[in-house]
Amino acid sequence: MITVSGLTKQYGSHVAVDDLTFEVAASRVTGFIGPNGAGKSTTMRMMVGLTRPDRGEVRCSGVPYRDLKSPARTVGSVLDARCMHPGRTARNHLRATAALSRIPGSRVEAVLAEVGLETAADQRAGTFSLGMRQRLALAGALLGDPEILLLDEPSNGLDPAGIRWLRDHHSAFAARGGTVFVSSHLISELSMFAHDLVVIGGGKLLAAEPVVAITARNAVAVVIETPDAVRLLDLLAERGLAADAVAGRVVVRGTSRAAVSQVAYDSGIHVVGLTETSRSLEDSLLDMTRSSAEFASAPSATR
Ligand SMILES: Nc1ncnc2c1ncn2[C@@H]1O[C@H](COP(=O)(O)OP(=O)(O)OP(=O)(O)O)[C@@H](O)[C@H]1O
Repeated sequence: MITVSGLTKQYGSHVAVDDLTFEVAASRVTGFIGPNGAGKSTTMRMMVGLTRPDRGEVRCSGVPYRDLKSPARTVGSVLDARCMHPGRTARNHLRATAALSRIPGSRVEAVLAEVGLETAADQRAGTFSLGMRQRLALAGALLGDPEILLLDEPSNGLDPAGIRWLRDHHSAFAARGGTVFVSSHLISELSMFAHDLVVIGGGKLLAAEPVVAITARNAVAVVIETPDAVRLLDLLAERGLAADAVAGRVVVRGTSRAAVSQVAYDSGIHVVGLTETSRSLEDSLLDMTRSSAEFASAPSATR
């Protein structure tokens, strides 16, 4: 589990991370979403002690990162998959990383197998594709058999098969009791396997909740245009259907188009239009982040 409390980081007058408080639960995959410049990388760097917060703190399994006795055994992180010596083979890169954290060399072969790099183990990292470097970086994070995995854009550079493999890996890691905190721009991709989402924009927390809670709020709605809206609202309420009048239309959730149409027909209500809408998770999250200062594309320069 990761606990983030009041985390704040300012660069000059710019507040990059603004009083973030949230929890990342064990046995679940948590997606970390936000537009460019939202503060994701800064937050993740503060989680592993690479950037010092101005205020607030992060606890990993109850302990501040700097106080962990053997950090690599608690938190495995990949914040930049390019961070490896191009002249070293994958196996030697992992051996050196293991030695630095006093992890037995026997783990090297185990993690090479876990990420599917056994056959490329003696190739130099400099010859690797971005996808292979991502796998090697993940192998490095797994060396200490950590409780927590912290990954910044890990699917970057992976092909569709690689992305699926990564998704399955994260899910299996969480199913074994691990905590997975993974940032991504790919909302639809994350929503396929994340249990929870932490959404930030302009450094501020916008949401921290299960994916199902966000999708339920945006469930299918039936929209009816009718001159008899007040009577239709009463009839729907009598049948226990939650309905609202929005911009001169009646909006009903948790039912089907056919059911609403039947209610109107049975009561002789004149229906001018009847549509069914559903918003994707992506739509809802984009709406959430749109108002955050840094999300909107920069306005064109004024001359
Ligand atoms: N070392 C630094 N010095 C000055 N400003 C910084 C520094 N690191 C980050 N920032 C600024 O802090 C804000 C948050 O950046 P950060 O990289 O954390 O965002 P992000 O959500 O990871 O973005 P992206 O998705 O584009 O990687 C940005 O405005 C960025 O320019």
